Amino acid sequence: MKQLTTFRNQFDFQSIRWKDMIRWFPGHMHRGMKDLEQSLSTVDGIIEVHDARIPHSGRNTQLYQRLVGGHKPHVLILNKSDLADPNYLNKSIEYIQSEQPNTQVIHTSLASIDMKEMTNLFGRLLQQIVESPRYTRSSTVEYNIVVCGIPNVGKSTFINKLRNLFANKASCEQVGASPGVTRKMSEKVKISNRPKVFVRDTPGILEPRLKSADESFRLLLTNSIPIQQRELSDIIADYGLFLLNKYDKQRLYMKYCELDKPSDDILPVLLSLAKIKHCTQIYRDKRGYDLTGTALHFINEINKGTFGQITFDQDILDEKENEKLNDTNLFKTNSGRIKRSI
Ligand SMILES: Nc1nc2c(ncn2[C@@H]2O[C@H](COP(=O)(O)OP(=O)(O)OP(=O)(O)O)[C@@H](O)[C@H]2O)c(=O)[nH]1
Repeated sequence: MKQLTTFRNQFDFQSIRWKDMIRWFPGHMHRGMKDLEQSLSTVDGIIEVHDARIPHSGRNTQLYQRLVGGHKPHVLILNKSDLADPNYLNKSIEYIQSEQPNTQVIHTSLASIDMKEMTNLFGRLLQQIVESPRYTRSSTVEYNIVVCGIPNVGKSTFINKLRNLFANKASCEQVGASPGVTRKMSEKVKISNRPKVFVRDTPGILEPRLKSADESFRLLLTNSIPIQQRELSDIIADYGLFLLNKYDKQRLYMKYCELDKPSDDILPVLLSLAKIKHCTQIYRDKRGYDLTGTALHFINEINKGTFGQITFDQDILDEKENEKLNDTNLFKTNSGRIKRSI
């Protein structure tokens, strides 16, 4: 008889004290937020970069409320679209614009963007900023843009692409696979002459308090919060497996980990992977499999897209879409015509 595999509907956060485990709001973030606020009077536009796989999780609402406040032109780049589910890219834009109607949202993959696409992208961003009223800064002829967002979403990559494109300069912002590479607000960098446009990079800033366990784990999984305690890595890998089973119907991880059936338990997955990768360590004079290292490897592969393009916030986007459908309160009459209920 064919064995059925049942999958978890919910991840069990109860057995882990995730709030104690994940506290990450280093001093440079607090300082970064202050610097940003202080520079606001000279800023003409805010470009926020976020990870397209988590259009809801980790969006720093303080950034929006305290910086944009409905007055400054605000463009949101949903980056790393190469890793997100293509079916959810437009849904993500709709979701964000329903919450922040004045924000222009664009999705892209800055890692693989070509010169032409980058020129188009920058043209669209600039148009939004140039066409907006400048109030106190109407007399100046230069435009100052700040690039902000949470850690590891591609802010420095964006600025480097701009510099390469317009100023013909080599990359200057440090890009890194781990979060928190940029520690302070950069000096302004001229990227275009006509009109004169300057950009400034900022450190990744998270909200001081994370809203839920799911949100925190999605930030850990996408590398926006560093995994400071290695012991946490198998739980995060397990959370990744939970999402892969939920959202990747092809179960691509099975092939990579050489499993003959999907698993809802991370242990057999890690054991198989450790064997394939010869990931071992010596513990109390005995050599055994290094499951912590293997868990980090598994998380890394998720972030390389090895297990497919996955949007981790699908549940939130679907819920919002259902709410919208219910709100319209439509029903069909016998004749098949749609009427609005009273
Ligand atoms: N797959 C993929 N990776 C990307 C993309 N854009 C940037 N990255 C990678 O994401 C990582 C973080 O990029 P950064 O530009 O350093 O991100 P940041 O937001 O400046 O990071 P902080 O300095 O931590 O705030 C790097 O490893 C980049 O190569 C993308 O479109 N797709």
